[in-house]
Amino acid sequence: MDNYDVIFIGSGHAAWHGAQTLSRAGKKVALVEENKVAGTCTNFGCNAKILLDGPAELIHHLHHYHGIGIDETPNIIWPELMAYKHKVIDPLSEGLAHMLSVDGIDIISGHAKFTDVKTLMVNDITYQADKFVIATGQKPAKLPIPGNELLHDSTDFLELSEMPHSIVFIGAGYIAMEFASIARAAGSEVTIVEYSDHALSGFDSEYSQEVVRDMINRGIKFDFNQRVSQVISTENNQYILETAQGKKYTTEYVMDTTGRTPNIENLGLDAANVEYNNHGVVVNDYLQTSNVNIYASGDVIDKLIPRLTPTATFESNYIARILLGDSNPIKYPVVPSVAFTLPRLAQVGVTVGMAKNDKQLKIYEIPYGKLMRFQTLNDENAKIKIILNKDKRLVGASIIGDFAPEIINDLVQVINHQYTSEDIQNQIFAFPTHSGILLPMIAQYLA
Ligand SMILES: Cc1cc2nc3c(=O)[nH]c(=O)nc-3n(C[C@H](O)[C@H](O)[C@H](O)COP(=O)(O)OP(=O)(O)OC[C@H]3O[C@@H](n4cnc5c(N)ncnc54)[C@H](O)[C@@H]3O)c2cc1C
Ligand SMILES: NC(=O)c1ccc[n+]([C@@H]2O[C@H](COP(=O)([O-])OP(=O)(O)OC[C@H]3O[C@@H](n4cnc5c(N)ncnc54)[C@H](O)[C@@H]3O)[C@@H](O)[C@H]2O)c1
Repeated sequence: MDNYDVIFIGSGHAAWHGAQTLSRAGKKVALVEENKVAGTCTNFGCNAKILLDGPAELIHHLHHYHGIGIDETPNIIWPELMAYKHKVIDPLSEGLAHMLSVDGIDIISGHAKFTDVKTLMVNDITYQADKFVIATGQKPAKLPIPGNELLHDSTDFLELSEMPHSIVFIGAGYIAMEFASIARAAGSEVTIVEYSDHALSGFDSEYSQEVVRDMINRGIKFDFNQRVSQVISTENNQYILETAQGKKYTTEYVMDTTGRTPNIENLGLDAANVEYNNHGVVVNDYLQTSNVNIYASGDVIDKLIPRLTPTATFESNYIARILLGDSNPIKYPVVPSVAFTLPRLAQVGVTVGMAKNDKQLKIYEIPYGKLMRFQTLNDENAKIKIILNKDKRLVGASIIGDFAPEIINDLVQVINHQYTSEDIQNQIFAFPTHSGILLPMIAQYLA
């Protein structure tokens, strides 16, 4: 039986950052991975998605210049783009595995399962460790409806060798809204069927409605308040979706984008005395489970903060510090969220919805796209809502606009360091740039 100081189950961002720190500090560390090393974000999520989104984003920018300098927009050649995706993304897993082995970390391939409170079994071999970290992430949810075996998930989409002529997305969350934008730009007829009355529920409702309007203008169809009840296949390789409300859609491809569920099945959590529920593994303020020697990190945790790559990385780094002797409970800074739709949505800190119910907080809107058309690639509808507390410090922001993902990171700093107007005015920013213009504008509202 092999013995380690720490074994991580999973090899995504929730695992490998902490594993590296621990190994470099002299600990004997292993990662167990049943799929590709590096996890969802690298292989089947963020990286592949943003690569495939690149040409769609470019075409979106070009559209702003139709009739004022640009005549035709180019077409996406999907098979070429997919070949490029494979060239760039496929080697990343092996690259990370190599980097980890250079650091002295053992990678154990196979499905890990606890057999008791201190033993893990992988491929019939048992391993023990002083501490374990469960970092098994999530997997796509499967709608419990007849015909669900015909539905595709985000991993399938990111492997599509040809773009289907038509796609129906079930759900209007992150994945549907981002992938629908890509699919439409690549020429597919896209419909989004959602059972609530709105898209992207975590974001400012006014701004997410604007994104929906923009997507409708680009030819994407939306149907809200529809619960898909079954999917059947036809003889000519088409699919028919039916909703409980009586609507029918015929399409070439169907995506189930109704959320993700934690990978907690067949992990032996009961044998290990680890408490869990439908939302994931239960942890305390030290990311420790009900078994004091077992921690959990990343998407698999039952948590309220967003399940994102940066939060998984933060938790992994935190656990490494704890295992090296730190004794402080985890303290999350504000977490930015971005929907890579076209246009983009971003938000950080207190939301507009929360601010509307708190008399101490004030919301100001700056239509910066109109004020700086020379700089925003003519994205004239770009806007920001800033939320200030009673001391006139920034506590939250929501942005709609093509450059929202970059701008939001600057605002993370303004919030975390509680910048005053003077703190911003005492700095020199490059010009003409988004932050260089927007930060001084925001400074005018601060104390
Ligand atoms: C399509 C898509 C797009 C996304 N885009 C973004 C984005 O733009 N920005 C962002 O911040 N986040 C994004 N996310 C979310 C992000 O990918 C996750 O938050 C992040 O990957 C979580 O990391 P993790 O290490 O907790 O889990 P994962 O990366 O899922 O890693 C868990 C690993 O554990 C392995 N595993 C599971 N069970 C076992 C077992 N029993 N034994 C051995 N191995 C096991 C899995 O194979 C997997 O490799 C996206 C997600 C998806 C699906
Ligand atoms: N940019 C990013 O950071 C990013 C991108 C992609 C994914 N992610 C991560 O992946 C997670 C999963 O993304 P997702 O888009 O699958 O889930 P989601 O939770 O964002 O959205 C799911 C949507 O499906 C709808 N829905 C649920 N059941 C339905 C039904 N029966 N019929 C019709 N609609 C239904 C929900 O109302 C919701 O709007 C996200 O929560 C996030 O953590 C993040």
